[in-house]
Amino acid sequence: MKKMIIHGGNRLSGSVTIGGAKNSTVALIPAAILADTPVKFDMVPDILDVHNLMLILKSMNVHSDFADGVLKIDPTEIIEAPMPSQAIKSLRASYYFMGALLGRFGRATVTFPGGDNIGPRPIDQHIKAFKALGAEVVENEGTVHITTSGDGLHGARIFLDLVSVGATINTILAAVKAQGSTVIENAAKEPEIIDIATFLNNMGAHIRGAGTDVIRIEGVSTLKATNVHTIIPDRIEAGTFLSLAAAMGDGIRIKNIIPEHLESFTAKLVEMGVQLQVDEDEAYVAKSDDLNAIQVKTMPFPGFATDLQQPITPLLLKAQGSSIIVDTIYPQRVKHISQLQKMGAKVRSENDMIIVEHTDALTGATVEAGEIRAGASLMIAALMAEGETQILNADNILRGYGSIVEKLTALNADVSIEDTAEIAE
Ligand SMILES: CC(=O)N[C@H]1[C@@H](OP(=O)(O)OP(=O)(O)OC[C@H]2O[C@@H](n3ccc(=O)[nH]c3=O)[C@H](O)[C@@H]2O)O[C@H](CO)[C@@H](O)[C@@H]1O
Ligand SMILES: C=C(OP(=O)(O)O)C(=O)O
Repeated sequence: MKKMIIHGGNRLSGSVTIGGAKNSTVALIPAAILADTPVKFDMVPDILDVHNLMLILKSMNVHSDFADGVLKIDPTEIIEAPMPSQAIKSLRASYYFMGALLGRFGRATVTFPGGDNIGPRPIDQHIKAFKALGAEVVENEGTVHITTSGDGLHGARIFLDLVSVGATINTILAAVKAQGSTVIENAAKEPEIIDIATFLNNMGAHIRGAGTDVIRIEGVSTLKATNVHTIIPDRIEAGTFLSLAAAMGDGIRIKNIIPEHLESFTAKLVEMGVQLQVDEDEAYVAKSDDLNAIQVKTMPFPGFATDLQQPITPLLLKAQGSSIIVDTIYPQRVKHISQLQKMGAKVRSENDMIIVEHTDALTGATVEAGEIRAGASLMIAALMAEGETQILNADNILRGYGSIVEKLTALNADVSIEDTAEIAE
């Protein structure tokens, strides 16, 4: 276990370069096992989720090698084998091995995934899609067994009951090598879905409509990588740094962004009065004062991302008046509230609403990162606070923020990470 130690109050300036998107990467790695050749990804973030996925690959005799942002995966000698349950439980995206193994072998046995504890996270829509494609699915003591008989998977028309990133990607992974045509209706439209479809299409898949709510897939028999796939920039990491820059920056440039992926977020910053200039692939945030309170409602893409409601909360403390956040995706995603209160933040959760009042000053405290974006929220608050903050369970931050100490230090923050293994035991 790790803890992050921050001495807050430093004004920050300089530039930061955003890494590849966590939520693309964690789907691309399982997707790689569908290939009949080695594959190579570029702009891979150095985050814990990647290392845990590499452990899972190893258990299947899939060799992977990660250095300088390049991840090579060789699935050509893959075998069916039990997967390490600790690694599976350490992240959400291990559920993508259900779709990927099903696509590769016509069967899969995968323990229920872990990931952030942000309220109920059922996978009924994933299972509904696998069944529609002809699979039989049995859940037994936390493990999902998926099998096919006869000719294996066949194309189907699937209407997802709700918009789900995971169910959309898992259906694509299972359907890409199935016989015939699959249509996914009410599909999620997140940019990461387009990234996965691009990777698969470049290997010979026929996926059309990714990024819209109807995705059409014609099954193919083989997938072969011929080029390096460069992962899109992480819009959630970018939003986290935008929020930090608006709260504590004296001029911060955020490089390697796709502005169109951040529009719902930057629109809110502008509404607050943040001094923001957005260019082709970077944004500049000047020192921002006199901020207005706003209302935020999280929605599937292109709406305001649930993963950014916690990172924007410390910035809202600086606004005059009361801001309100309603998280329609995860109403129980409030792990940061009690911890921010320990630092003196006037924030509370009431009737599925988060109410953020203007707070003159925050003070350092010992707090706990209950999940990744709660951790990001506490990290920003700690950089705003006077004195020392210790963020326990910082592993949750490292799940999704690559080279975070280096990136913050380069902006003049006083931050370090320490091992707390002995204390935890
Ligand atoms: C690895 C990854 O990409 N994680 C992201 C993904 O998670 P994840 O893919 O798990 O989230 P979903 O888009 O599936 O969830 C959206 C909503 O649908 C519900 N639901 C989902 C599936 C299902 O079978 N049944 C069901 O009821 C969920 O409880 C949630 O309320 O999208 C979330 C919503 O943008 C983000 O917060 C996560 O960062
Ligand atoms: C909820 C998140 O991640 P995961 O789905 O991987 O738990 C997140 O990235 O904010």
